[in-house]
Amino acid sequence: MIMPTASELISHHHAHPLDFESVREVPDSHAWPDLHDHPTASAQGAVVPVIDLSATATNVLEQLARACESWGAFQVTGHGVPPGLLRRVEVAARGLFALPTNRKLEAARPADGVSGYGRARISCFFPKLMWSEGFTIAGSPLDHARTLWPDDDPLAFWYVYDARVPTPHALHHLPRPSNAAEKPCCDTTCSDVIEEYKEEMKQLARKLMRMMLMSLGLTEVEAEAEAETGWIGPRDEAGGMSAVLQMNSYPVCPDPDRAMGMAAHTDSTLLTLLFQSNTSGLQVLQVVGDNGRDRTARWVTVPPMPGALIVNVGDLFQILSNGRYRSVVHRAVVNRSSHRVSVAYMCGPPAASKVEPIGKLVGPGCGPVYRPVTWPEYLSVKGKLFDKALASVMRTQASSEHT
Ligand SMILES: O=C(O)CCC(=O)C(=O)O
Ligand SMILES: [Fe+2]
Repeated sequence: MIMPTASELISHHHAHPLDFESVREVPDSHAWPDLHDHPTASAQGAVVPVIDLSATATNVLEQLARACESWGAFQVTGHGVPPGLLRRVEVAARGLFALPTNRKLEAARPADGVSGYGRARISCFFPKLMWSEGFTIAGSPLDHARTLWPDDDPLAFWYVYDARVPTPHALHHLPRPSNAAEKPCCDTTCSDVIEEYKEEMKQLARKLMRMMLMSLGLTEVEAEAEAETGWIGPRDEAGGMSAVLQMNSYPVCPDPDRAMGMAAHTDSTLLTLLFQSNTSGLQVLQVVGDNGRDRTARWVTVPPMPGALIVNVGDLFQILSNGRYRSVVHRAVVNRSSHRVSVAYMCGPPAASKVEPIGKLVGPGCGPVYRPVTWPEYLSVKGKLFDKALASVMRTQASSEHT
């Protein structure tokens, strides 16, 4: 069989924008003219709230309400996710991105697919390319590896990215499992780490969803009922919340003032749990004054905090909260000296669940602002309208008066 060359794969999939390692200058295709659309706040300025979730913390619901209303984002500590797992997931992500380009391109995300390797999915909305690459993993990482590399022994691929053996070269030196169904000999595989990480994130996302609903004024029982009828589904049913793991890589950049790691967007999720390791890059847009047409905003850097995770309110939570909590506009900038990776757990309801404003938050003077949508419906709208998607699922005044 004749294998396609890297450049054939690149032109076929349009997946890999650039061989970042080898370029000495930011090419025109990646040079953004408007990185300074809003000023960037100084480090001494406003700080995205940090909320301690541990049992001893007080006023957590009030803190959550304030953070979600004024920022749409916050960092959490005391969340219970072991720091060792965060380190291992970072090593796993770095191992994947260290694969040779050819190997990554074999896993290129198909034009109509969710999973795989490639540019940020929002790339199609911007005239310039971003200084990043990503792996998107929906479902089980092992099934994912099997689909992406069907001719390979997927276990061999995944277990190479053991925390102790992070380089792709190790592939050829490690003993392969004799039977693909057998567990590899190493005690932790990349696939295991991702599976374990997703499980931890799922528990934390559920806890945060409940707390955020309670911070909106729902009782514990009401928050639980919401969970069962809406975003988790009945307790005894398989499935529950769905999630996608998005691993992002931002290589070092020779001219960070002209390149964009990930352009401004909101997440199309209920909420996103983001691990940004120890390299700064995430910025959230803080709206400072919003009186009519006089709307000023600034970019605020979210500083890395050891062991902390960032929570972004997503578009679907904005719908659920009837607009009280706003999804946060955010972006990632790049730098000259450290290769940054981030891992986003993008969490939404089961595919068949309709997300709509919670009954208790809708009243006589305040009808439902949004119409019900499923996650797949919303993603399809977002894929066409991008930053106009939320506005397009708003009810007209006439329709909200009749419901
Ligand atoms: O890398 C980051 O800090 C942001 C990533 C992000 O916004 C995303 O994956 O949606
Ligand atoms: Fe995002």
